[in-house]
Amino acid sequence: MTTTPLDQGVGYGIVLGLGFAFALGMILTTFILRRYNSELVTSEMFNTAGRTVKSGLVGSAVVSSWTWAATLLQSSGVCYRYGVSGPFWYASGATVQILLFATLAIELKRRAPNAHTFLEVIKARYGTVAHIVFMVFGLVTNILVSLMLIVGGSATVSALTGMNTVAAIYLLPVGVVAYTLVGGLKATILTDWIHTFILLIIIIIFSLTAYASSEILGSPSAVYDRLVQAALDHPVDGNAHGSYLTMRSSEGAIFFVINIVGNFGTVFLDNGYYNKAIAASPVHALPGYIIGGLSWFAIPWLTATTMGLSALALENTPAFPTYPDRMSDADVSAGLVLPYAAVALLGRGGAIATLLIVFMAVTSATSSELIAVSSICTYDLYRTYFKPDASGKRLIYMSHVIVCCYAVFISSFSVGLFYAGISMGYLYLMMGCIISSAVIPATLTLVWNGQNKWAAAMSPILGLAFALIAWLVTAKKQCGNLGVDCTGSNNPMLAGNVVALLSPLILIPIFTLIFGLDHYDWKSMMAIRKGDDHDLATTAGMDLENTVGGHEETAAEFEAEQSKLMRASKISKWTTLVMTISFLVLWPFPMYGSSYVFSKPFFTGWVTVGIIWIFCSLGAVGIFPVFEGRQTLIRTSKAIFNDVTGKKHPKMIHAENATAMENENAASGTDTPPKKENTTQSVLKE
Ligand SMILES: NC(N)=O
Repeated sequence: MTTTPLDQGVGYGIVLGLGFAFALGMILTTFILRRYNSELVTSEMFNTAGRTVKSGLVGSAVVSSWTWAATLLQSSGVCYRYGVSGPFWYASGATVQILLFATLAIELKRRAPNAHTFLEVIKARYGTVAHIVFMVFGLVTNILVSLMLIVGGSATVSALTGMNTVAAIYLLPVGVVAYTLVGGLKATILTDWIHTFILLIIIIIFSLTAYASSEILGSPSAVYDRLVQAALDHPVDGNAHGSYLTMRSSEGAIFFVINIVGNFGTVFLDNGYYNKAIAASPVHALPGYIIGGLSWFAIPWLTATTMGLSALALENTPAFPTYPDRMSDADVSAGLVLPYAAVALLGRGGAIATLLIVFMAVTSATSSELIAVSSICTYDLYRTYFKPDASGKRLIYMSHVIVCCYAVFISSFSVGLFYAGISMGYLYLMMGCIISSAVIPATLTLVWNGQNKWAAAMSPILGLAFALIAWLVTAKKQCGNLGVDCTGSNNPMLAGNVVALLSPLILIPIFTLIFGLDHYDWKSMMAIRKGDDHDLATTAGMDLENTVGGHEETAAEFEAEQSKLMRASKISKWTTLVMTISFLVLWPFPMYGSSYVFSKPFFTGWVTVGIIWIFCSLGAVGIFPVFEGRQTLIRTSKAIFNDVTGKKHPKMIHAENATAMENENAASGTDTPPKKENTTQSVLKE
């Protein structure tokens, strides 16, 4: 793009202006939550949101932290390369991990109810060596995801506004650091909701423009005709009849496998997802993750089916930024398909909308990564190895320092990658090679008492070594060199990813044969303790028992919680397995095997399902959280009114809150799903 559709000023305005607007909004929200809702930002609150978040907000938090720059940009890129199959491979190959993680989330809450991070659980079970190994894999996961966010986001901002890429790299995290520092995990969960809402609205605008109102496109039929022409002009190698309108795509299928492997790593090893499971109240973790996973599916699927196909349909029109050429491979890999399609579809408005969604995706996911890294470094590194008796105040201070240092580190690393020519697309394909050897050992830690500490600690390291060998040897054999183009191509990435994920299936039995079966009794995980926040509560003049998340659980409450989680555990295994098989096998493979090329009515139906699905997502993670939190919203609004008009002092409000929150917790259901009698009770209470 020689001239950019927007001025640099718009770029700075969105990156800095919106960042600070969110930061100010968060300062206000934190003030309101503390003054009217008894929510003090203690160390427990900063890192676990008080373990009281309900399913709608858990769902929107999952959607927003799982919606990366790549979710929008890379998915549109694979659509541009492979046609309609690309968005499906991207979406299904990254949805199932969230669904399956619901099962792991329940196991974590059941077996280690007071944990702050997954790594604490590893330490409690296996000791120091495995703890350090998983800490490194966890941090590398956070680093890879953060790099992808900043590298992909800055490329888009720069392509659309002409803003200097290095400036974009350093400025994108500024606002998010500010609001994360102010509010911790609760802040990120609340802003996640706002981000998700705006993002879904913009995706709906894009899809309705392309398939209903655009003058050049404007209907599935017009898009279909142009895709048929595109396949005649430049047929896709490895697709049935060279068509863009088929699920039979051999390169697409390779991407599918790489995508599945990498995303297992970035969910199962990203402490951010365990954070959200920990933040959820016991009854809300399973529905939260299922709502989140199912809602998220539509985001890459419909975004890419709209923008990737629009790019293919519009690239031979003068409105397309690269006209009369097709996009270069480097631009596709940098994530520029969506921005260019948006400019061709909607002009300046499309460019602004793209900046907004990319900004939303980058900041909300970055915020989740910041909290994840801060909780690992605070609890797993600092409190475990340097200051076991650290007070709540000290832990908060450390969390803040880490958030700032990590942001500077990621920005500087991203600048290095930018100059080395490593794009978001390259990182996306590579992530599984680097991290996924730890997925199976991590999962078995929570679901199998037989895995010994050597199997847990050594299989990720050896698996990583084997994956790197497989990746680089395949690249060398394929191209004779180890340049970025070759190592970033599908076959070497496929070899590295598959070896990384599956090698523990051989390594763990070998370590079990050598060192014997473990007979773990699950007790040390249960013994993990909460942080001591009495000093913070005393300083704030509040009773810790009366703050959200500060309540000390009684034995009876603990027993009740365990029985709910046991029930959720049984339900989650079957539900998530059936959904996974549906997304990975039942839906795509009959279409792949039959080499079906979409007819026009079928394509129209395909797009229509996508649009209906995104509206359901808007209902589930955009509107449902407001409905679910209506009592808190009403209570808080009344409290603000009473305070502002001088009718009631916040001290009186705090006392009333304690009773109101007890009632709300009881009414929000006590089982997953609520048992019949409890449902009746909650209805009676309401
Ligand atoms: N979160 C992903 N894989 O888009």
